[in-house]
Amino acid sequence: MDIKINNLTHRYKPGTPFERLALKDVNLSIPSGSFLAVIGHTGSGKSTLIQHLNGLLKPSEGTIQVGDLTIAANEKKKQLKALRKRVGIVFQYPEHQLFDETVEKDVMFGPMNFGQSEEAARKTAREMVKLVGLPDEVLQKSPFDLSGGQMRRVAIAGVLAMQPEVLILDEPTAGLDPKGRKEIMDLFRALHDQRKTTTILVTHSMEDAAYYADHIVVMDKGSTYLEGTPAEIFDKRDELQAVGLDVPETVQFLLKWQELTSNPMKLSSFTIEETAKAIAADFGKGGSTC
Ligand SMILES: Nc1ncnc2c1ncn2[C@@H]1O[C@H](COP(=O)(O)OP(=O)(O)OP(=O)(O)O)[C@@H](O)[C@H]1O
Repeated sequence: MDIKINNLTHRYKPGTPFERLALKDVNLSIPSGSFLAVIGHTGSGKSTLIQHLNGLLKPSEGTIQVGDLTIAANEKKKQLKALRKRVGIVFQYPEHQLFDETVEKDVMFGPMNFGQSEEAARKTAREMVKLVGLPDEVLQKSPFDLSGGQMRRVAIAGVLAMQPEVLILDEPTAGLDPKGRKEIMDLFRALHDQRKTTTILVTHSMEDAAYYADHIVVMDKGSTYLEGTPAEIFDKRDELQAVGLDVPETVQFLLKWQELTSNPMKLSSFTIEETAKAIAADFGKGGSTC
C-alpha cells in the first residue's frame, strides 16, 4: 500500500502561548513493500510524523494518503478508524499497553474490536503468538507472568493480529538487551520479507537503520533533511554530523564490506562475529580457488 505525505505541517497547541511547530511542509513517498528507517536528532519530528500515519495526530495543513484513503485536517472519525485498521504501530515499551487477564484475550482484543468473531479471533491469536516465536502454553497465562522479552512479543502479536498492511515501529527494541534486540528486529525483517508489509522504523540506532532498512529519511527541525539508501546516507558523514548524528565505525565497516563484495545480505551490528566469520569464509573460499 503506497503512502504519500503531501505538504504536511503540524502545530501542537495551536493558538496558545505554547504553540509549537513540529513538522513543516514535509513531502515523502513511501512505496508499498518498502522498509524505511526514519532517523534524526531528538525533537526532530520523527514521532510526530509517524503518528499522522495511523490517525493519532491530524495534519494542521497538508494530507496523508495511505492507499486510497486520504486524511486531511478535520478528518472524520470513520476515516481515522479505517486508517488504524490498515496501519499498526508498535510503540516504545508496547508491553505497557497489555491489560487482559490472559495472553489469548489480549491478542484477541484488537481483531474482535474490528469485527472478527470470537472463534476467528481465537484462531488469529494462536497464529500470531506462534509467529512471534512464543509457545502455545503462554496463551492461557497472564501476560504479567511473562518475562520482559516475552511480554514485548505478546504486545507485538496484538498489533500483528490486526493484520496491518503498514507496520510502524517506534523504537521497538527500547530497553531490550542486544540478543533480544536482534531477535525482535530479525522478526520484523522476516515479516517484511515474507509478507511484503510496508515497514517504517523510527530509530536512534544507526546500525538498525543501516542493516534492516532499504531506504532512510533523516529528519531535522521538523523537515526531511536527507533521503536515500543506507549506503548513500551514511556516506554523508559531514551532513549527518551537522545535525548531530554520527556514523558508527561498525556501520562504515559493514557498508564497505557489502560494497566490496556486492553482498546484499543484511548484516547486523549484533552479529559482528558472524560477519567476521563470513569474511573469513570468503577469504577461505578465495584461498582455495587461487
Ligand atoms: N504533545 C506535545 N506538545 C507540544 N509539543 C510537542 C508535543 N510532542 C512533541 N512536541 C514537540 O514537537 C517537536 C518534535 O517532537 P517529536 O517527539 O516528534 O520528535 P522526535 O524526533 O520523535 O524526538 P525523540 O527522538 O526524542 O522521540 C519537539 O520540539 C517536541 O518538543
